Amino acid sequence: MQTEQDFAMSASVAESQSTVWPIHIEVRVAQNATSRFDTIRHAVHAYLTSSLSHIYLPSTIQGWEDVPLLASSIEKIVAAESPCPTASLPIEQTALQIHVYQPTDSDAFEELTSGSGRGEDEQIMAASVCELPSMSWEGLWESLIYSDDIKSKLLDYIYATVVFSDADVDFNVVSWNRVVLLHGPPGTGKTSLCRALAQKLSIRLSHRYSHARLLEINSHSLFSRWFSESGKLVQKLFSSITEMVEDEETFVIVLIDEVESLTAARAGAMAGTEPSDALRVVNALLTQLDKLKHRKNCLVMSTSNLATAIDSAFVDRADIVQYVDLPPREAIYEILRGCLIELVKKGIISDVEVPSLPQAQIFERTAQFSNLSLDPTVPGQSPPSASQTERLQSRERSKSIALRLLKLAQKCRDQEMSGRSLRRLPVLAHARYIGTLPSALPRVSVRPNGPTKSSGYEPRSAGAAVETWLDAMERVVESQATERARLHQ
Ligand SMILES: Nc1ncnc2c1ncn2[C@@H]1O[C@H](COP(=O)(O)OP(=O)(O)OP(=O)(O)O)[C@@H](O)[C@H]1O
Repeated sequence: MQTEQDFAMSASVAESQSTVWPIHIEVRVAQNATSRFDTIRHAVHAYLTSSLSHIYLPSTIQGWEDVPLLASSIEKIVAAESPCPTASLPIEQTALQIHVYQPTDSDAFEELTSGSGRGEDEQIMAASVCELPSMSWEGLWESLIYSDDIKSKLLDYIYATVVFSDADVDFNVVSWNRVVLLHGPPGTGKTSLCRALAQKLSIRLSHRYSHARLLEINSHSLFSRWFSESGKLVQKLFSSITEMVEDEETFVIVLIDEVESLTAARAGAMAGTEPSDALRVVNALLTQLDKLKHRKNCLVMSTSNLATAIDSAFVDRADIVQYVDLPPREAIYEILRGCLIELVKKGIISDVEVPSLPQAQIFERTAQFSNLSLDPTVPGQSPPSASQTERLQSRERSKSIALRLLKLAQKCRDQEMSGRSLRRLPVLAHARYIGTLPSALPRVSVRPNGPTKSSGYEPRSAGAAVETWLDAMERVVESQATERARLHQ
């Protein structure tokens, strides 16, 4: 007999089978491509709907290289995250939203200067501006790993504001400020997340905004050495931003890093302990933010290591105040795995399969029960073939790599390492324990027309074994723990 639970489950399966899910497909066009974006979009749609039975989420789509138009124009096709609860979807249950973009090259940064008000010649570098999407921020979004769903939370917030703006919701009744504040310990990826989100938005909103720009404010430079001028500097900077936002075809993301340095002072000033210049800066900033909130094509993102020091009037303006924590063990595993894959790709570590996190977790769960023997000979049965033995050995090796990497991740977690500290471990491990091995000495590669000019390390034809790398990483983490303990003595 079917229980109520069975009915509920079959109803939800039936529902999920009939639902059509929006899937974002991001198509990166090559720098030298000449085809129109519309033509590429149609060709990608035709390819996906005719060649794929399912789409895996998220995934990099392969196989389009055989279609001449796509091969000549495209560098990468990615099926991005989706609200869909399953990891794969039949193609007929997808509503493909194809975003075609061509990133600008990495040097497309420009400086925004602001006069100090003390003569024509004194210009202060108040912000840097970057055209989006930019090659510099490619892959950044995917490389950032958090335990709670911070990334989709931020994307969903932007989509909600777009929906409300489109519906012309009365701002006097329902209002929002287009300000986001990310706070948390140093090196947890706050600035990177802002840049990655800016890049994502420039791709996802490209059908509405033909241009996008990321403007990074240099908070410290806004304090003029001329007493009382800082408030004016903020105003001047924001009038440049307003000019930029005037162009309704451009989406502008303003990033204020270390926002506490701009907004910390008001409470102190009120208490009579801070110079009034700081008070002017906070007031100028708040006034300018209030003006910007009416612009549909603007988003202000701010970061801080010291949220308690931020003026409460600023915090109150933030629609989202998000704490960004140190990475948990699972996120650390993914970060270290990403580092290892990169080193394998570049030939520093010899080719090896690095298990994904779910695979590693399965190995971990089964480790205590499994008695996988490398010699599975059962009396009375013929011995395993060479290929069976090879498969078993390779599985054993993957398991051992996964378990060691998980253990390493736990050690890093125990030491409360930030993402920044984690990303530098491989270079320290190499410098201390691998680079010194005789086989890792720099060498000059010889090509048919003589030695190349290269003076640095060349990727070794057979990189270090992954086990050597794991040894080195474990030793580095150990030595970091000792150093930290000394620091806190
Ligand atoms: N959760 C994470 N996942 C992946 N990489 C991370 C993570 N956190 C930090 N990183 C890496 O650490 C480095 C530093 O990140 P970032 O400068 O964005 O941190 P931050 O929080 O802004 O630091 P600070 O507060 O000191 O300015 C970057 O290379 C980033 O990729």
